[in-house]
Amino acid sequence: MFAKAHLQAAIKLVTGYKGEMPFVHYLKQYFSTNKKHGSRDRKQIAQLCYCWFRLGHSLNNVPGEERMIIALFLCSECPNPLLASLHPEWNESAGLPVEEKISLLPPDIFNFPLTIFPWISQLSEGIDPLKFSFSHLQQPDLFLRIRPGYRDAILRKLNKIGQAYTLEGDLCLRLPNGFKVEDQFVLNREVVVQDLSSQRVGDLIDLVSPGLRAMEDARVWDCCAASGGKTLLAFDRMPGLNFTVTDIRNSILQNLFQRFRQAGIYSYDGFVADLSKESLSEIGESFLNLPLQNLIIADVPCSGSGTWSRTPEQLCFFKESAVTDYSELQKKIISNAVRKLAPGGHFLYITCSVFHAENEANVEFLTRQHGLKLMESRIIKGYTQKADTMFAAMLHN
Ligand SMILES: C[S@@+](CC[C@H](N)C(=O)[O-])C[C@H]1O[C@@H](n2cnc3c(N)ncnc32)[C@H](O)[C@@H]1O
Repeated sequence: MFAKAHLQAAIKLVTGYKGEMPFVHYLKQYFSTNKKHGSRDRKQIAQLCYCWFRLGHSLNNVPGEERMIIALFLCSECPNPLLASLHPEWNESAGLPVEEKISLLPPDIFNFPLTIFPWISQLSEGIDPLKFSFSHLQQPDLFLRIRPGYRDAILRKLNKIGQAYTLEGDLCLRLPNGFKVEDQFVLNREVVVQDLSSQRVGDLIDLVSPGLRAMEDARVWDCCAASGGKTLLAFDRMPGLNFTVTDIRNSILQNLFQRFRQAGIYSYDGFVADLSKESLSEIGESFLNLPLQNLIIADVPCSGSGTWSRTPEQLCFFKESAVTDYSELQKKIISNAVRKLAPGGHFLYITCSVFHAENEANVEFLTRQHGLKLMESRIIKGYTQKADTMFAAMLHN
């Protein structure tokens, strides 16, 4: 009874949503003007909506309610009351692997998985299209990176409160999504919220960190720093180096500076720099005065297509033409950034995209156009790990 009403509310929401804002905000607005839904209702309605988006471009011609129940079935990891109410015959099979669940669907629903993510032909090398498509059916886990010196205390705390966790390597914690980080830990000082794949970018930093640490006065510039996830990662591996952070807007940098204070980092430079500008003088005086750098981290703005299991509405609303726009913007940014690379310096190119045009094509651009040499590049396959998928390449000149 309730389930049916939730189904109808969810259908109304997903059909009314046109991709104008992140769906999480759209939902918030809806619930704040529709107070009749209690917290359990809200959860179930949200769950149904997200399942709907997780099917991406599949089954678009299946009637709404049927499509949403199929989506709920395929996205459910175990039996649950919502599915029990909406389609009891499927509920006991909810925990089966997705391939087996598909075989239980009506026979006319065939070959849909490849259209969850319809841009298969544009994927970076080495990404398994089917596994990648299926990965969108589930929300990735929450990951924390334990900061140096806090490992024992953090694990003691988790054990004390009886919180289940998995350690991925030495310092990466996998936790369930509902875990309230700030209730347990001092955020940014003891732990940072950082996806597993983002943490694995650290493996590429490790290729060059011994050389940088051995150098007198080594300089590191994070040229698209955002909230500083990669800078903090690099800082924790190489404290004591000269760090510079830049981004396109002052408000972004102010948040970053606050995060650095929380992390106990006070010694660094930071300024606004729009690296898409045609002429160097337009980027600004601070950029012109920036000394040559031994490591440049370019975690460029991108389609974010490796993170869409967290924001599955993007599967439905992403415009293919944006891939070319991002690729062009990325070329401008890296072309300007590379001018500040010291002789023998290293350039770390990162995206959370799965598109060849944003990944390998831009590495090729850096080698062909700017004469850099590729040390190593990799797709960090979060899609097999309930994590984001990323691309990272270390180059040098
Ligand atoms: C993928 S995010 C960086 C994430 C960050 N490195 C981290 O680990 O948290 C890309 C950043 O590039 C910035 N950006 C976008 N356009 C830019 C431009 N023209 N010049 C410099 N930065 C830009 C965005 O504001 C955004 O903060």
